[in-house]
Amino acid sequence: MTREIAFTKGHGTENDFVLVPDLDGARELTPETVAALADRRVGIGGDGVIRIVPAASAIEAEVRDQARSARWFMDYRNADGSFAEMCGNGTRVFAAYLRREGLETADEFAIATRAGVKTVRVEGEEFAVDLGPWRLTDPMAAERDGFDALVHVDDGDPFSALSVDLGNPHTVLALPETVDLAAIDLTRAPVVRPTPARGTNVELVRPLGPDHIAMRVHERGVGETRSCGTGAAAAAIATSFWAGQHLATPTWTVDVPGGRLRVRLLPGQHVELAGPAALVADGTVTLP
Ligand SMILES: N[C@@H](CCC[C@H](N)C(=O)O)C(=O)O
Repeated sequence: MTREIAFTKGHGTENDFVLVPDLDGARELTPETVAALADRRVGIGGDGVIRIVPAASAIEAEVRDQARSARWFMDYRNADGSFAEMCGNGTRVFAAYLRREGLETADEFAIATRAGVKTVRVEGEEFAVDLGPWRLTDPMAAERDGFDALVHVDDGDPFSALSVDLGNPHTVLALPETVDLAAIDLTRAPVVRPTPARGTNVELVRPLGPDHIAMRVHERGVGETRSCGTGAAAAAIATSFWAGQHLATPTWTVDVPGGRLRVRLLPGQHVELAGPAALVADGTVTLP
């Protein structure tokens, strides 16, 4: 049996997604279907798959509760078929789709995610998203040592790292100046100790100047990607924490292999992510 699935392909700073509109909330997306859609050889190809579904039709009760403030739920899956709580770049691409299709017409609107309601603002050609509250995963260790984890990358000595929760888990490490960010081998997943219960996304950061960092990322459920929005926010939070500025509200520029993102640390421990979103193709795919 074959199945036809209508899709739109989009990306945010080259973090790419297969969008699957499910406007009456009737489609089941199994992990196998997600992995086939995301496969770059037999499917459309993407770092993730995003089902666009009315919040009121979500299976998860906590998402249905968000239907009071958000019409649409971003049902985000990683390329390997696993669920993720949040995707920062995905929220902008999701917003671009809702606007293009006339499903949202205001310049500011809310979207439902597994990590709660997020507010999106149109900023000219780009989108800014309040990713909501963040927290240090182990604040006591962070305050005491500045770090709470060790990360082995590329068979080398371990680096100290800081875990940041943005609804989804992140582990951020700052590379010493002697290590070339571009030369690190991220074809294998970095090994994080202690092992995070839910797995983690790992961000490698190189400071470039005041409020300016470069980042590479190995994403949970995907592998190395060319950008990660929640990862950029975690990287800015960790870097400002190490610089002792986490109570200030600076704007950070985060350069990723796929482009440039802006991160604003907001009062109340909120963080905003801004950047581009592109919809590049529409079609129908037939999957076995
Ligand atoms: N690329 C995303 C994050 C996607 C989810 C991540 N792989 C996870 O499992 O948490 C972003 O832009 O934030």
